[in-house]
Amino acid sequence: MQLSFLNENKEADSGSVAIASHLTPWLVLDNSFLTQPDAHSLMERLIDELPWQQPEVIVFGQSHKIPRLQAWQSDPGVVYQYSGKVLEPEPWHPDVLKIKQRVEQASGKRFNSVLINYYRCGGDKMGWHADNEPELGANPTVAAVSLGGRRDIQFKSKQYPKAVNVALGSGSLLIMKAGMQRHFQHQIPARLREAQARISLTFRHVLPTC
Ligand SMILES: O=C(O)CCC(=O)C(=O)O
Ligand SMILES: [Fe+2]
Repeated sequence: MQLSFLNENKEADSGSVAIASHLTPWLVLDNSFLTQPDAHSLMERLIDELPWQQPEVIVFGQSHKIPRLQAWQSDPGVVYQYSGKVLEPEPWHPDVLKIKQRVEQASGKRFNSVLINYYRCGGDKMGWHADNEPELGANPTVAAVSLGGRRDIQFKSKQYPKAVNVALGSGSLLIMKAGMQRHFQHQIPARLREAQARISLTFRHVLPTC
């Protein structure tokens, strides 16, 4: 089946909505980056076809499985540690590669890897963090495409410690621009009344380690 996103070429800021003013220098949100049918069929395909993993992380000395599933795809030889784990790279899924090319057009940045997060239900989540691993360089751009159930991403900083929500609907593209990861942390909080599954594709550029 051909997906229509293969032929689309839209501006990054079309379909954008208001974002809290202290966040606007750091974020671009396009709510209609993918059409709803394309987002839906891509999600179904990724759920079926990706080798999902649920690695364990150590929190306060105890080992826990992460509260979501994930997959990591990259150009050959790209090594990335996330939450202290070296991620096992998979080759690009052909549809993900096409999305990457569109995200590159929209953002003007190049990406060599993607962390794909699968929140199976509202209880799946990701805690406060910044995507500031040394291998992303000093000022990384991270771009996230959302599929499926609408979930909030929250941001906070030393200067703005109260968490601010940005809603991420299916087919949206959120670009966290250079500097964001130095100033703000973000999380995907649990939403226990939200039953719908969600996938995010978070594109990154990992620098060579030596
Ligand atoms: O699920 C999201 O939209 C964001 C995920 C995230 O913060 C990450 O992968 O680092
Ligand atoms: Fe993140």
